[in-house]
Amino acid sequence: MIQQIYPSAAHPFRYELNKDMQFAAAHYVPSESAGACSRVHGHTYFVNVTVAGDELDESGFLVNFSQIKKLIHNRFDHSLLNDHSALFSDEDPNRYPTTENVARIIAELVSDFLAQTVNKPQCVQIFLRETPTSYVIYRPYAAGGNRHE
Ligand SMILES: Nc1nc2c(c(=O)[nH]1)N=C([C@H](O)[C@H](O)COP(=O)(O)OP(=O)(O)OP(=O)(O)O)CN2
Ligand SMILES: [Zn+2]
Repeated sequence: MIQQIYPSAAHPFRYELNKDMQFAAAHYVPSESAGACSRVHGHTYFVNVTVAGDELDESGFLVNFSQIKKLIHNRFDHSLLNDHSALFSDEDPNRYPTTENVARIIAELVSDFLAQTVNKPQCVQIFLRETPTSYVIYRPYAAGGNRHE
């Protein structure tokens, strides 16, 4: 489906898994300075989720690829991102559905899911492409290992 080499995330783990997926969604950026983006419009978002860890689960997986897809694709596909009121808000620029914020929120959703697994791998990078010419990379951990939340 998607065949692209992504910038790599630095991490100390033995295993690294990458899951590509896409979802179709509409959004608007509720800011006058966003120009045309303040009007409702749609994208086919391309996502690459990077998960890393040292331990595998009872299936020999870091995490099941399909679980990662279900978590993100099933939630956002064919939706208006702004309608996800638990995640996005018109009142807070850090909760507008910009590429930056969507990438961070995907990282948070994946991290929350992984924290509940037995082997507890970590989400180390989200690559989110909004248009053929625009993408954002979000890395939950700084180079020194500090997580930004
Ligand atoms: N830093 C950000 N800038 C912009 C965002 C964003 O999320 N973060 N979003 C938009 C718009 O939503 C738009 O969908 C994407 O903008 P843009 O890349 O300009 O889209 P084009 O397809 O028109 O790009 P061209 O390369 O000019 O064809 C805007 N900015
Ligand atoms: Zn847009």
